[in-house]
Amino acid sequence: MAGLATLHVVCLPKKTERHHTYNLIATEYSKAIAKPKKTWKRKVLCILGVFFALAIVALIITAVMQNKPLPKNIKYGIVLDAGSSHTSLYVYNWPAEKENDTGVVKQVEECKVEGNGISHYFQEPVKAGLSIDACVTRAQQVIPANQHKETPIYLGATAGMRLLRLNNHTVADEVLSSVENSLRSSPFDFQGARIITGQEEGAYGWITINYLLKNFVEESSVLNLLPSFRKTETSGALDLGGASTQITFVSDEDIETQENTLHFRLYGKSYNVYTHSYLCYGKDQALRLQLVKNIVNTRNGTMWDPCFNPGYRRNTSTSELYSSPCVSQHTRFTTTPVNFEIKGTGDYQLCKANIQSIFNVSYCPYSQCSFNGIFQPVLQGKFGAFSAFYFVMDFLKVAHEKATLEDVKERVQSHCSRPWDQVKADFPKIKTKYLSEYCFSGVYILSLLELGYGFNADNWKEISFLGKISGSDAGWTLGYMLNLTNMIPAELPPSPPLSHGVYVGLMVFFSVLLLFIVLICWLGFRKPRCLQKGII
Ligand SMILES: O=P(O)(O)OP(=O)(O)OP(=O)(O)OC[C@H]1O[C@@H](n2cnc3c(O)ncnc32)[C@H](O)[C@@H]1O
Ligand SMILES: [Ca+2]
Repeated sequence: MAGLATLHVVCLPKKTERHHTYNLIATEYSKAIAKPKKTWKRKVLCILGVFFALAIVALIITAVMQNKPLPKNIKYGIVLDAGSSHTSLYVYNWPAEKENDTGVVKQVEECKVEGNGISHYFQEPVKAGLSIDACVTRAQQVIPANQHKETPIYLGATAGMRLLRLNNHTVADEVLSSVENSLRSSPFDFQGARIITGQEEGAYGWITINYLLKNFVEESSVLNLLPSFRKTETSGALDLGGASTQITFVSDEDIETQENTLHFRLYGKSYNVYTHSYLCYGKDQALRLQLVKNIVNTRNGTMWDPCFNPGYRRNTSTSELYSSPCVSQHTRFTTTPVNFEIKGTGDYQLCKANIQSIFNVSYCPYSQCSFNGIFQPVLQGKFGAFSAFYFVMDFLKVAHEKATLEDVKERVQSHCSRPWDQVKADFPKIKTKYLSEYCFSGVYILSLLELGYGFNADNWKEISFLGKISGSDAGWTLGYMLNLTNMIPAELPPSPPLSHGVYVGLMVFFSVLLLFIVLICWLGFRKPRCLQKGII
């Protein structure tokens, strides 16, 4: 009782009045201590206050504990991208209980297979299977052993194998059987090895980047309950491989060709998507087409090529050049194999002219075309450009948003004119094949995007060059796995309107607010003792 009584506030008089009132205060104070009145009321109020504070603390603890995310049960999946130039194995993982959410699947490992793509093993198909073994072993180290059996493993082969199949169907099947045998003998759950179509390649690339950019469903937030706040824009996908290139984007226009049309229903929304895959217009096959065009510039065993840096030289042969189905019979300059040396001249304008000659823009059987008589609707929205689009722009240091089309042209032109010895000295660690081709690739990318697809100085800013998105490579593999494991639902799964973080945050905020209001009320309604006693 004495303890409670001593808590009373004593109002001090103003400085000038102090000497008149000191005795009075002393008297009142001693009275207050000596005879506390109505202390039972204050006691009850205080006990209630303590209970109230405890209740709020309990409320916060309950909110945090009860709504705590469950311990994660991690699932794994493996996809091998058997590209024309190389094979990569990707390991993905995701929390099992969230598998229908967007953006939860993450790439945890990329293993690059030593050597060339599987189609290069056409003379010894058995070696194709052996080539991927080291990466499959790597996946066994990354994924916990008790989950190997339930981890699906897929292999998708792209344009290199499409070309091999065009050349020799039987050999292509043998190469596929070889990689299939290798994957079957792994401890993982083998789900198939097949050549995917260009249409699938474009579609899965588009799904991958939009999934990783979280463009399909917005993070749950109170604002998303209002339709005007829901992000609906997707990003188009531009993929430049070694043997084919894909363009895929949502179009509001009528898509005039069935083979270029895709309809998706993802997370409760419908998408009308245009896609096209240009076989032979990947970077390596396009270089081959350029060399074939340039063969007329061969004198005394030397081909002077404007798309290589001055001083660059490399030996090759007509049989090597003509070994692809991309080089049609009638464009063959000679049938007898001839060895010759390529020597670079680094002439941007001549290189551009050579490259532009491989795009036929004079013929279009539809209302509008890209090139080679292929229908393409008007470009729409933003685009993510990956694979060689990114490798090349990143090397030329123009992959950032601020670079204009003019900046890129200047950078490519200046790179092409640099002597090969200087280029080599500046980048000793980059593979000679990649380094020697940046001039050609830069000019080719500009021609493909400008002359081929119709980008210009205005809409260039809509293109983002993407290597990885949130740690996962931009490419078709993730979209492929998401589709085959049914991880993208057609309809939006029911979920609480607020995420765990937002929920706990709001609980804490309102509890503290409530506590604050009660405190203010208590302080406001409580009469200071000095007033009760009429001191001032
Ligand atoms: O899709 P397909 O056509 O089957 O081919 P791919 O899958 O093998 O093609 P990539 O995207 O891996 O590579 C595209 C091209 O970029 C080249 N490339 C790969 N890595 C590179 C790098 O770091 N710098 C420059 N070029 C690179 C590669 O040799 C190819 O010519
Ligand atoms: Ca590829």
